[in-house]
Amino acid sequence: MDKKLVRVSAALIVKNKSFLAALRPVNKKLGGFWELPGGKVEPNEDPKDTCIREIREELNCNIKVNDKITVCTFDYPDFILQMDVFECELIKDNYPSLIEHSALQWVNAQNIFDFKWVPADRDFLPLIKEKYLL
Ligand SMILES: Nc1nc2c([nH]c(=O)n2[C@@H]2O[C@H](COP(=O)(O)OP(=O)(O)OP(=O)(O)O)[C@@H](O)[C@H]2O)c(=O)[nH]1
Repeated sequence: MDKKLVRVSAALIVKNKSFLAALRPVNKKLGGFWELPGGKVEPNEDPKDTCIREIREELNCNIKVNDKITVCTFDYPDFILQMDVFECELIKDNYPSLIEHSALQWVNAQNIFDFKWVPADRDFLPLIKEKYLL
């Protein structure tokens, strides 16, 4: 049987040559791995709106969504991920809160490869480092 295609939108929230990473809780799939905040695109939803909605739900803050950085496709054992990654910025006076994740961390060029990233994200981190952190 064909694997299910799961469409996800992820937010690269950039500030001062760093971006925000979130730690998946241990009780979830890929628990203990770091990811970009975001989540599944709902039927008929614009992927940019998914980012805005998910960041409100997960971090209780408002973002502006800018350009799409990349589309990441990854073959997980139980599904195929297709994830749009958008460059985003925090709207003035918005600060991320820890709601659904176990930790949040600003990532920079020095520490980016110290994190245990979810497998799909490892493919595009060098691009992000080059374009946003240097
Ligand atoms: N948000 C996010 N999800 C990612 C990234 N990389 C990656 O492989 N994923 C995968 O894409 C899916 C995102 O959907 P989700 O955030 O609604 O998933 P979840 O497991 O937290 O929620 P669920 O319990 O409702 O399935 C997860 O399977 C997650 O592992 C990433 O950088 N950000």
